[in-house]
Amino acid sequence: MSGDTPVLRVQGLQRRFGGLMAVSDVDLAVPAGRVLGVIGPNGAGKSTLVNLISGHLRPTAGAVMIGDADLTGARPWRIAQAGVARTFQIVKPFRGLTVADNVTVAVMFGPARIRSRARARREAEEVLERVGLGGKGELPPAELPVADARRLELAKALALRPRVLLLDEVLAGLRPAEIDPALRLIDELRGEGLTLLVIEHIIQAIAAVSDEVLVLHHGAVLTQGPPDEVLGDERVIEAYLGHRYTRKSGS
Ligand SMILES: Nc1ncnc2c1ncn2[C@@H]1O[C@H](COP(=O)(O)OP(=O)(O)OP(=O)(O)O)[C@@H](O)[C@H]1O
Repeated sequence: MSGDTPVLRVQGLQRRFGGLMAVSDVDLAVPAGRVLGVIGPNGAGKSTLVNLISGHLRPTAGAVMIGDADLTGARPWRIAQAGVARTFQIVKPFRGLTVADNVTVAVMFGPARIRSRARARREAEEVLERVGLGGKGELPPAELPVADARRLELAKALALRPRVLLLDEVLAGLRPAEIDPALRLIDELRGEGLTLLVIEHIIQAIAAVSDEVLVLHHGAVLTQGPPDEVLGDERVIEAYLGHRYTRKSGS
């Protein structure tokens, strides 16, 4: 991905939990309108990496840059103000609000600061339609099945009108037929110039949407490069895939 100025840049990023190095000396750079897929076995440090970028965890060492701004160790709201939005693996809607109100609040109090409730509501409805939750705005989030709860997470993140979007397993729980529209949406967002970091266990999905794939293993970068190259790498197969990945067989 070299050649373009990165919108998201991480240098020497490290996070220790007691004696455990959860993220160790990670470097990455994602230019505008590109998708970096992040894969790795359970416990490899993927969510910790996202938490460090979004400010939900402070790094032990290293730097997080958004454009020209050094946001290392900044609070989550400041990082959101800089245009970074994220989803959480464990969904966190406001339980007392409807689905549409959850997204409206994000529009009104996010960096866009749209103060007109009516306008914010319209924008929320557009976002809900976009993620496949059209017509479900009046439901309480607790009534949503898992896949829809993840769509709501994505809607709340998009409502912040981010320039960097961090997706932590948004495809988990989707049925096979629901995965393609979700991938198309990621591709659309990419086409609109959004910079994305996508954590995903579904290898076909990662291969389909990513410009580059980064493999984390025991907190460190095992390898990084174009999807076909990375997914065919013997070390990745051994550490993570357990078998040879081929697009054709979909294995
Ligand atoms: N707050 C914490 N305190 C202590 N250890 C933690 C904390 N958060 C994560 N860890 C540990 O750090 C390591 C990396 O965890 P992380 O959740 O980032 O992995 P992951 O790659 O996202 O895994 P998964 O695919 O299962 O979500 C794990 O060993 C985990 O137990």
